[in-house]
Amino acid sequence: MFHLLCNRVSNTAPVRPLYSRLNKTQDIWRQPRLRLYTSQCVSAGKASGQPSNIAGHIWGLAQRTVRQSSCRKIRLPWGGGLQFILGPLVLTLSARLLGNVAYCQADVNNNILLELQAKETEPEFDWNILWEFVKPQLFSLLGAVVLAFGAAILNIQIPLMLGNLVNIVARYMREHTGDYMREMRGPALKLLGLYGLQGLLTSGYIILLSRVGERVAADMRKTLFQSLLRQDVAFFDANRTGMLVNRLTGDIQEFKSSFKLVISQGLRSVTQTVGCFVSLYLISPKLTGMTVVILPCLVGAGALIGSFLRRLSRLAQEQVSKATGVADEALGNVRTVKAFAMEDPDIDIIKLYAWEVDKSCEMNESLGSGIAVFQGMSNIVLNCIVLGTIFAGGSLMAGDEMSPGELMSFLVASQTVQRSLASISILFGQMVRGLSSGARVFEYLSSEPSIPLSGGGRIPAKSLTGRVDFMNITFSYPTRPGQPILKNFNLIIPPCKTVAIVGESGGGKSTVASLLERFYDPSSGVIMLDGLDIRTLDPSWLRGQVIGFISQEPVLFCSSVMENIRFGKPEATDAEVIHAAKQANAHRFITGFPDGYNTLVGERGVTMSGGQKQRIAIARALIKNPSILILDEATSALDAESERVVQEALDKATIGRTVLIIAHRLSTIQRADLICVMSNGRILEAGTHIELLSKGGLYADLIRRQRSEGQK
Ligand SMILES: Nc1ncnc2c1ncn2[C@@H]1O[C@H](COP(=O)(O)OP(=O)(O)OP(=O)(O)O)[C@@H](O)[C@H]1O
Repeated sequence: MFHLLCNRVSNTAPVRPLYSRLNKTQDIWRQPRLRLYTSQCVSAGKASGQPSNIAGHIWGLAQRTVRQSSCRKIRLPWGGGLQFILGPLVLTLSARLLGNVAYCQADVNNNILLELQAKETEPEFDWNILWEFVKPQLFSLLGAVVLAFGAAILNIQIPLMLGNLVNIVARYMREHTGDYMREMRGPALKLLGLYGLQGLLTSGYIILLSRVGERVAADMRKTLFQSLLRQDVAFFDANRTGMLVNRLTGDIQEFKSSFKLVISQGLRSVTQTVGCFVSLYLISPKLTGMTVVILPCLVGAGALIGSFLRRLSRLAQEQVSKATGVADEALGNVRTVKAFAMEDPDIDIIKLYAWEVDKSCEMNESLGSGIAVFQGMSNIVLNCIVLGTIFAGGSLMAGDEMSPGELMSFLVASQTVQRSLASISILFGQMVRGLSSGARVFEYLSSEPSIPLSGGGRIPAKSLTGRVDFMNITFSYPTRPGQPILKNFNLIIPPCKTVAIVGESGGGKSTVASLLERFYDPSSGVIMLDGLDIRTLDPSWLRGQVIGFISQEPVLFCSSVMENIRFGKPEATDAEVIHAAKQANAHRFITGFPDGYNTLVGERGVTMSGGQKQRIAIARALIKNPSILILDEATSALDAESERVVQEALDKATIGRTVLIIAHRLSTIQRADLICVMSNGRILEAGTHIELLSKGGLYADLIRRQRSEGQK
């Protein structure tokens, strides 16, 4: 959704960057939300010599809009001055011409809000995938369907049997002959039996269906989780974690509820509607004729209001999720919140949360009022129908065309039809929502990573020496295809040698490491490992056994120290874990904890110091005895003492391995066999520390700068 807020207030502060953003069409469409002040455009237009009329700017934007988005709804503007309406009108018309949507609205201050809504391409629901999940539960599902069908058939019998009882009572009251109790006992017991059987069938199908629903949902969750973890890194660059987690939770929950409801209620409602209509017709074709005209109109009106209320309810739910999102972000990053003293009620995040909560409260209040009015009206209408049926049925009874029992049966059956039709209309909406939730879940089940985890790639028979060749690599991140990060990058790392990459921030150093780990594939060029193109090797084997990676901020999982180290080699014995911890200088501090290796590290390792976390991460990398070790700024987040202990561990760890070090602090890489200075995706200088210093180039300059910063 994109917002353009055209404001009369002249505010020229961030004019230039805004105008250039406006001109970068590509960027605009990647913005999740864009607010643009017309006055700023105009001033910016003047400042940069561009045409300065508002409509001209909006027209230009409109043209780009309609080319690049597809929209669904159009609402014409209201309020606002003519000149401000002109722009939205142009936009709206052009959007209409090209089948796009623009939403324009002016507020009391004459701000005009243009909302361009890009059509989200909804994934298609794949019935084959559903079938795969349902297949193992087929017997339970068929059982549930049969029981639900049986319960519905019995439900059709009930009005007829009730009518029969009423007829007995009416006859007895009229004639006062025969044994009332004896006459009533048989049909009453039959009805009781029917109620009992119907209750049993209902419990049976609900038990079976909830079992099917829960098992299908659990299988879906497990498969989706596996499938998400299988995706490549580029997938996670493009998709927000919160949204993915929502597919695992909210979407599967919604699908499960719809699945259960549509099968149980849907089957029951359709059977009951058809069956009861037949009963109604058999009881009184005349009264049925009247019902056939009135009922669908009422149900149609009810469905319309119902769909409006459901829309309100969806919007209110979305609003609650927005508020939850704000809270989630703040609570998830509580340390940053505390560090910036953001607990103050006047701070933006608290105000934002309060604003979102107030908005959701308002929406829920409107929804509550809507539901209350709807239910009140429904009660009146339904009671009027009963009254009308008694009125019309009474006149038929007076003409001896209907017995009191038949009227009773008719009333009960017509109420059943009303309830069933109403539930079908609700179920239809539920089914649509369930299908779209299911489609969102299935979308990722069937999406294949462009770099598969394993399979296809080979695992060399002989052990590797660890020689790495980057040959003429050009690379752009998939989320920014137009921005090459590495350009004809060449680097040879001989076996068991240490190569360090240094240089300006954003120069592409970590990108080199990501390519070696095969998190991404280069756009062109080849990375060779012992003379083999890494694209031909099994990626899981490459990451799991060949390359060890230690980053600046190691992530530990919320389990014991032992399990965290074993994460590097799941089949490792306790002795191997302890050996790796000793190599990483971690054994002493781990055994110092009261619970030793069973100490829990807390969420993301919060109960460990930076240096301790780093040494556990080193042990985790060493336990798999990798031929290649990548150290991405491994000591830069540590204080001097921790750095000394960790560096000692690293010095031991690097012996006999090929090592790629990415470093900011040049003091840590002076003993490297080769130091490469990188800038803007290219290596500009390479040599040993001594060679580069004597050359007096970029490296010498960096060293000089770091020394003078250190002295300050
Ligand atoms: N996942 C990503 N998607 C898109 N662009 C990215 C991604 N990761 C990094 N970049 C961009 O690639 C460029 C190089 O980033 P990289 O992390 O390789 O630099 P670096 O030299 O390691 O920087 P630093 O020293 O600050 O860590 C930067 O412009 C960065 O914005």
